[in-house]
Amino acid sequence: MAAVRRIRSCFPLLQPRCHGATPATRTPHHAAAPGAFWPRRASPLTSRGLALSASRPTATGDLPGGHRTRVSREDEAFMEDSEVEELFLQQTPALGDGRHRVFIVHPDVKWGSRKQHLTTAELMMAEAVGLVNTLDSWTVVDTVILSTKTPQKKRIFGKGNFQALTEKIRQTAGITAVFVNVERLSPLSEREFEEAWGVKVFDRYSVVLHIFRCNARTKEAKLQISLAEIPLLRSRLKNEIADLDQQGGGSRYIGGSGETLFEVQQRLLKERELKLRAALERLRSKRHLLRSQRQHKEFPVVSVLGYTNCGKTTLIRALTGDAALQPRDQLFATLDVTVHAGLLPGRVAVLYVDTIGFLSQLPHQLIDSFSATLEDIKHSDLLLHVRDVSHPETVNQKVNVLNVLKNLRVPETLISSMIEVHNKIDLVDDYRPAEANALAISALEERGLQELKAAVEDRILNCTGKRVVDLRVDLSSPQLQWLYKEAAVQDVQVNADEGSAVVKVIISTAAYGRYRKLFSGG
Ligand SMILES: Nc1nc2c(ncn2[C@@H]2O[C@H](COP(=O)(O)OP(=O)(O)OP(=O)(O)O)[C@@H](O)[C@H]2O)c(=O)[nH]1
Ligand SMILES: [Mg+2]
Repeated sequence: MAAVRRIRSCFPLLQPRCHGATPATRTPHHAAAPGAFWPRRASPLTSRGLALSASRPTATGDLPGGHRTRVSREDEAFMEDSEVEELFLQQTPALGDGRHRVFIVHPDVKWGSRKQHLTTAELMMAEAVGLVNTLDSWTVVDTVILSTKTPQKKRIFGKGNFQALTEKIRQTAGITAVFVNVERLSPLSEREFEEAWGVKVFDRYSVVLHIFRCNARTKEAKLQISLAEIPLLRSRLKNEIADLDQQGGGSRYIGGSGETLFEVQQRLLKERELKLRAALERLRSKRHLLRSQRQHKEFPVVSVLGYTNCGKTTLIRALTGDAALQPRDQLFATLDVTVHAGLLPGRVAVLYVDTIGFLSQLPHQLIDSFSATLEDIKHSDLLLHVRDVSHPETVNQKVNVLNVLKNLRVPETLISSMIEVHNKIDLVDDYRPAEANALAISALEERGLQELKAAVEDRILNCTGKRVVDLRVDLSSPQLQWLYKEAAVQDVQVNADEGSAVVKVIISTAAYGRYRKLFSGG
């Protein structure tokens, strides 16, 4: 019984309920962590970085003709909202009561496949600090970079290093957690470290998941996070059972079920995982929003993507004037894919899709839990790749984003027509893009936006098969009215004497065909 009580206290599956992290207000991380992000190696696991998105798209915005789009949130219950909410709260991984004073250790791999080639240990540490500072109830107490020459072996640190590190951690007053800046710790290492250091131990996976957890708002985000937490729960289960085994309890059969406690918990986890996957699948099968919007209304879709905190949301707000968008100086502020309507100079209406930011070096389970929602990117007409050019790791961030897109198998035509947008130029003196085709802007100060809109329009016309034509219309016929309805009228030159006008329009090939059939007998 003691054994069962103990596992209940640590492991949530059999618990009736415990409280999850409450959404936090965050402090700016960028100032605290200059040079936050780093480049990644190109292994399939990490080079994908993170491109996560977490909810069904919703669309708001004003469109020509006074239409205001708002995509209905139709019933998506497979798991009831309340059930998802309860599971989300109940499943909170053991990150403590939400407050942490963190000691960060960065293992600096000197050689082997895990060596980081495009960055420095200091920048990688800066990103780790940035991640912790994103959580407003977490503070960094101290940091240490330790060289390690044994990356392939089970142990992350050599014996001497580990002893010195353990001494330092134990001597540092008031810490409640150690963040080992690796993608994922094995259950064994986690257990060994926690025993040696006497505090909670986190890896990148658990820290990033915690950030997501704090930012999750929608049902889909919560389901995806709950799914991504399953591997963490599995690791913890292994450690709990190892503890119990030491006391002679974990492998005993319980009740008359013929299952050990470990097996029961494993089964419950598997069942939960399947249920979460099924619920997510159901949500996703209903997610045809972008596609149907585009197909039915012919609004071109422009997906705005880039590394986390580069200014995607700020840019879309500036382009559309949608005040509902809330840019924030924090990592993963946007966890929900949203769609916002905007007008281009030629009065072409487009839908801008705000996406979750990318981050590299995250374990594949985390990416897999979320990446299906990025499928929408592939169905865009145009991609805008926003870069924070004031960031010291901007080049590596670009490499990372391109790797993500490659791994997502985004069509080559979309990649080649992608516009690279160099943002935050207000923070760089006399900024000039090194890339010939890049556009320099400041989303915050609304600089360079007209050029950007013109470039977007240009590409959209190209890729959607629209054309700009001058048409002579008879003002006594419904031609002009028809054009206003079916095309984007840019200019009208009236010839009152002749009762006609020359109208400049942007028109799709299909609409042009209909026009000719209706009015030119063609
Ligand atoms: N100085 C400056 N700051 C900017 C600019 N654009 C965005 N920011 C700031 O950068 C921070 C992040 O902006 P967001 O628009 O939330 O960035 P994001 O890419 O949507 O971030 P995530 O959703 O977290 O991936 C905010 O504090 C913005 O005010 C810019 O042009 N200049
Ligand atoms: Mg955002």
